[in-house]
Amino acid sequence: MLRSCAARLHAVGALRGLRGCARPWARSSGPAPEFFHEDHSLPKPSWSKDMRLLFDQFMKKCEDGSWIHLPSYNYTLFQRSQDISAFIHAYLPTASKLINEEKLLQAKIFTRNFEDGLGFEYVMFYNDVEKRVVCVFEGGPYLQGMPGCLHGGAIATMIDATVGTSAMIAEGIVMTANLNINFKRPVPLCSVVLINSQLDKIEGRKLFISCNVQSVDEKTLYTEATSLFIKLDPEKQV
Ligand SMILES: CCCCCCCCCCCCCC(=O)SCCNC(=O)CCNC(=O)[C@H](O)C(C)(C)COP(=O)(O)OP(=O)(O)OC[C@H]1O[C@@H](n2cnc3c(N)ncnc32)[C@H](O)[C@@H]1OP(=O)(O)O
Repeated sequence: MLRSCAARLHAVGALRGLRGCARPWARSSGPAPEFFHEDHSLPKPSWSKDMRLLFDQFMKKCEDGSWIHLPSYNYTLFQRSQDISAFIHAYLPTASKLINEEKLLQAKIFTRNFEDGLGFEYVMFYNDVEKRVVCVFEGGPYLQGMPGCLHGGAIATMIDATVGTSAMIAEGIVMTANLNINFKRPVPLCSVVLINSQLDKIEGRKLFISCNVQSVDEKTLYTEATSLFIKLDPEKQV
């Protein structure tokens, strides 16, 4: 029980960017802003039967604490300009010179801004013992590439989001340095797939995470990927 609570806090803390760093950006005082609103990883009427079925199966696995359902919001980490500004100055000082801070207040997570059922529908689960994140993903009709198929960029995006979540849970503030993808079979548009990621090793600031995309019956391997994430070092001028 203790382990499952610790793992939950660990996972949610990492997703909020609060773990594994000294939070040098959090200089402002006053009450914490309400930046987490609707959890988009909960069932919606637009979800397909397959998506709902897999959600229920994973929620069942969460009952003994071995898996954790990861909430997901459409906002960026901060909704207060001085917090965003302090974060960027601490971690991305070079980029900060080119960023329009006013526009940043409108920033939203790329994968969470289509109308329900048209774009990225997904939910992620985390297993702390196995260091795995599984994403149940259904790419809607607005993500078409070749006729009837999911766009490769949409697949890459969801792979990045899944391995990125795994990296954030492990080490906090990270960025993708390398993402290598082999597209082996086309993913049918509007089908549900499983994105399985595995944290393979951590070497200093480097996290190596592999990933595959499979059909729900696990008979078709659509995609394989390897990735490298780097934990950001506020002492370095990136
Ligand atoms: C609730 C809200 C939460 C929402 C969250 C939802 C989660 C969604 C998650 C979404 C996720 C989306 C995520 C996104 O979209 S991240 C966006 C895409 N990524 C970027 O823009 C990153 C751009 N690159 C950089 O900024 C820098 O290069 C970084 C920061 C990555 C490293 O620069 P830094 O100056 O810090 O490091 P270093 O140069 O000292 O290198 C350190 C070590 O690493 C090795 N190395 C470096 N690069 C590579 C490479 N390409 N291949 C192989 N190795 C490489 C290097 O040799 C060295 O090794 P060693 O000599 O020590 O052995």
